[in-house]
Amino acid sequence: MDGAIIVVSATDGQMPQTREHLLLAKQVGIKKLVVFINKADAIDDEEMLELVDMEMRELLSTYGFDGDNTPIVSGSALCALEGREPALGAEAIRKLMAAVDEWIPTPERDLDKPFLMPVEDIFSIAGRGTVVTGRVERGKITKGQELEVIGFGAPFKTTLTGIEMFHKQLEQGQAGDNMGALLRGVKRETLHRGQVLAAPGSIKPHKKFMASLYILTKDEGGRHTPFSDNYRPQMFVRTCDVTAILTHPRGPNGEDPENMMVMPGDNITMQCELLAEIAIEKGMRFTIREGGRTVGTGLVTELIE
Ligand SMILES: Nc1nc2c(ncn2[C@@H]2O[C@H](COP(=O)(O)OP(=O)(O)OP(=O)(O)O)[C@@H](O)[C@H]2O)c(=O)[nH]1
Repeated sequence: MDGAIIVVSATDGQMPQTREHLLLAKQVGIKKLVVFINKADAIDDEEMLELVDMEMRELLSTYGFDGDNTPIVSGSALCALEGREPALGAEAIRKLMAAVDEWIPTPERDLDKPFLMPVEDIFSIAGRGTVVTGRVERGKITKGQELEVIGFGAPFKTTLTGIEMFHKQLEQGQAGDNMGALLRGVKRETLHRGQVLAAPGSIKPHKKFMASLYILTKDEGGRHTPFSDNYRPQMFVRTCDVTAILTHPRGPNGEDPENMMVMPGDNITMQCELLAEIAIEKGMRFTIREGGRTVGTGLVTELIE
């Protein structure tokens, strides 16, 4: 992700998920954010806006963003949607987008690295074959080139027979593009959201690795209670969602670690074992979630299997 807009309500101000999102934004490498204070139509006291503005600047700084200079735009999404009160509605949204253009730098694309695209969605198109859609993470690809499909089962090769973007047929796709990739002779059933299409041999599937984790606090929207060894949350990485089993590293003779409890707010290194193999690299960042809430963020530090 290259940048983000964080939305807070003028009536409520920051919420636990505001902290959670700032933390996640930092964690996925976002450097600059723009703030939108929504529902400005629902308050009568201008001071409310100033208060939310001030609190947001403070919170941004707490999470390592530039709280003093981050653009904060207030307005009303509802007014914009319903075409009323243009100063709060449509004009505020234009101001917001202008702030995004100005403040968030145009991302540098990784064009020189081997091609990789996470699979978001899969379609069967009668008479043409199977198309997968996704956003190219890095590299370039030309129609006719060979690709490897990695994750959820044994990797296999196929040929890219077509590229489509915004209903146009193209010869080449590159990092940052959202594209549909037509794959030769691949059955829909063998494809799965969370797999990646990659230049053959450039990335391998893994299911066991060491990770450095940060466990969110209750105030960041995380767990209220500790968890113990063998904890099984869902791991989210790229477009993939897979169950992970988190265990503590054992001693040199396989002995149990002393303290099995992991508290909200802890930074800790644990072993992660996934129920399915997926494309993983050292240095990759991911999140872990449980019952619809983010409970932690992690970084792959070492591949094991
Ligand atoms: N008055 C007012 N209400 C708004 C505005 N924007 C959204 N709402 C209302 O706020 C409610 C929540 O909107 P959602 O689009 O569900 O927002 P959300 O961020 O998904 O909400 P959460 O589930 O709380 O995260 C709805 O009833 C909207 O109509 C606004 O600009 N002004």
